[in-house]
Amino acid sequence: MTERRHLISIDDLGSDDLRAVVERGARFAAGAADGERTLAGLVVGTLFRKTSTRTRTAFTAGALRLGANTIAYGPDDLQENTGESTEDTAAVLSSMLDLLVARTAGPEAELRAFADQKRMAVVNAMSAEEHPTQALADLTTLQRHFGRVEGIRVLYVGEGNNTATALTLALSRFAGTELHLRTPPGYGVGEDFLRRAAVHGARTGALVEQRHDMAELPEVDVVYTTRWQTTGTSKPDPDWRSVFAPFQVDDAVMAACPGAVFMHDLPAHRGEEVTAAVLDGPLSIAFTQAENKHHSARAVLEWCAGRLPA
Ligand SMILES: NC(=O)NCCC[C@H](N)C(=O)O
Repeated sequence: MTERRHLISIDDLGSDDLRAVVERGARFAAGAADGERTLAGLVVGTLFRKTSTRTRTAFTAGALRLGANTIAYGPDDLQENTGESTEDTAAVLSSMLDLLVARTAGPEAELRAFADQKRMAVVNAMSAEEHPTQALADLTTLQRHFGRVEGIRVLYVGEGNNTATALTLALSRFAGTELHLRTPPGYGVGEDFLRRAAVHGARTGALVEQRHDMAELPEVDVVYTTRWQTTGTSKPDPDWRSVFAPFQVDDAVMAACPGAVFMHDLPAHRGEEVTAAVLDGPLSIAFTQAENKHHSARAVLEWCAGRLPA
């Protein structure tokens, strides 16, 4: 039996695997692997407890295009809702499915419980801690746009959410990259992720730094932002909007970063984290980035299934 591989965190990918998944995603994007049915005969379950447009569609369409069949579970479908344990659910699903793509948007521990077996691969389609498949699509976007990931400099503006943590772990694995996090005070990327990125950076020469203001913006290739309301979270501070307001990406931020393109994990809220002029303007590659989720998802599914072509 083929051993399946789980993708719960970017750190689950070895360096060669990470590079291979990014390059395969870029090949799909270029149309160079169209028609390949590498997942023929497999069944992929998708469990989305929270809303999803891009990730759900990318993985479902990706699985179908590669020849797999899919089963979709919504937030109310599994007997976990009536009290069945995650362990029992995992034991049953893993005896029938080859892969499970799951957006719990809750603590990663639940995904790890699903992944406590080797028959069914588990893909983290966004947990509270990390959004690894977003970061892989982002790396594929950099690879497509710049022809490389190495040496790319990113200014990330906004909440240090699951998208930011995954990007932090992912970029720091590539030589000479820079990630400048500008997060509102109280909403930063946690120390644990910064420490893990620093360990990668000591080996790759990547730089990750975080500040909580918008002064002295660095020279970068990409300005990246994310929505202000992270899935499944609420902000206890009633005045949080005034804390976030200085972190809006507008024409002035883009002008302070000459030559940079604009990226966004979407969904976007024009007038909050980004102005319409930037999101819909000539420097934005946000919708190509969204399309890349489909290309990258196919590479992720292949890697998890042990079917990524050599
Ligand atoms: N690209 C996406 O997966 N977008 C949906 C989630 C965005 C954001 N990281 C969130 O947690 O709400």
